[in-house]
Amino acid sequence: MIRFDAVSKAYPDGTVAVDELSLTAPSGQITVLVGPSGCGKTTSLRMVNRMVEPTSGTITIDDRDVTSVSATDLRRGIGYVIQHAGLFPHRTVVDNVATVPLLTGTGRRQARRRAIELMELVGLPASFADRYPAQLSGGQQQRVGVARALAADPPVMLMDEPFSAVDPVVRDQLQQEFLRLQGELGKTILFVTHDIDEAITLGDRVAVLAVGGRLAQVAAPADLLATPADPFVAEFVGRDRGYRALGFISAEVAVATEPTVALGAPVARAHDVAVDDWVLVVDDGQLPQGWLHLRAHPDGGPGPAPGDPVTPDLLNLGGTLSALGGTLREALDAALSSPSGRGVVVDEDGRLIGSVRAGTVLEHLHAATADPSAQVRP
Ligand SMILES: Nc1ncnc2c1ncn2[C@@H]1O[C@H](COP(=O)(O)OP(=O)(O)OP(=O)(O)O)[C@@H](O)[C@H]1O
Repeated sequence: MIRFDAVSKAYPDGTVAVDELSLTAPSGQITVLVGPSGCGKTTSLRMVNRMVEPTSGTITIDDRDVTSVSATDLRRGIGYVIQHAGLFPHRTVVDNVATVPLLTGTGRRQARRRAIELMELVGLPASFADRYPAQLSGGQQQRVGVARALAADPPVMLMDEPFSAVDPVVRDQLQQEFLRLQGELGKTILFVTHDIDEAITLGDRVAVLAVGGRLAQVAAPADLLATPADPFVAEFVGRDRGYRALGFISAEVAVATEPTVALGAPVARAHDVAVDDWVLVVDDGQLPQGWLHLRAHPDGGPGPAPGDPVTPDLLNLGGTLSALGGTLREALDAALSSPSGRGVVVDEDGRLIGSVRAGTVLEHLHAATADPSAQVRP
């Protein structure tokens, strides 16, 4: 557990970057520090590994004051990941990952073997080992940065905007893989971001800081969305917080049976089962392929003749898929993005279970919000 006890930092020019911060980051969890630019997030993080010394207050890791050990020893037990990964440009990927083990006397062969295992753990092929950082994409460099921070197997990780420099799609991937990794490793993580969506996706707990280094609120993401402590937090979490809170409510919505036709079947068969002229098309394995409309071609022309087979070019792109046991937000999004208005619900292998309409989700919502036990992690 990392604990800040009335920690303040005033820089020599008088700037108060952090003001009487008291906060705990529980062991094995991700605690996110989020807030607008200049609110003291990075300063707070760097006081943990003593890259910045507090003006007053104490920081402990597992009840040990960070100032009671030398900065070098302290940092051996703390992984540190920063934006743009901060890799050594003239060292290969594998040497970057093995930096700390090599410094602490691990033999070269063993350090290299472990580094390659870590690369695989963060989703990098071993064939990248002898490349240089400049030969990797931004997202791949970030993975190297995470692997490097994990190399000394530190119980604590400090992460400062590690995914900010990559595009939104890669960022989403990195976030999901990071959550999977944390599910396996259970590190104590303090994570800095200015992006409230990232904070809500990743945090077990989210601490919102206001400019001047004041802690405005610390809460679980669902509580932050549901009950912001003051107008600043409400404004910061954003306008659609009510909608985003649906991402924390499990969708135990009744799933309706959805009639289907198989790819290759005659269109006439679709006429027998269509609801509002729409039929869901699946492949042999019951994986949804798209929606067939009986009276209109996706290009705008007339619908298919009954004797034609159902072919991929006749299909409208499906909406998002909702996984069984997922959240109300996913279920509602599936319904709203589906051309038929019926959101497709699938099992963990992506096979069709049935469908759900937006109206059903909203009816369910009232009951679910009245029952706090329905709240889940995304
Ligand atoms: N070395 C320094 N000397 C003087 N002021 C500093 C120094 N480092 C940071 N500051 C100031 O302290 C405040 C907090 O800075 P910090 O970098 O911790 O904020 P941040 O929340 O991480 O910001 P950002 O999201 O923009 O990175 C800012 O007003 C900043 O200008």
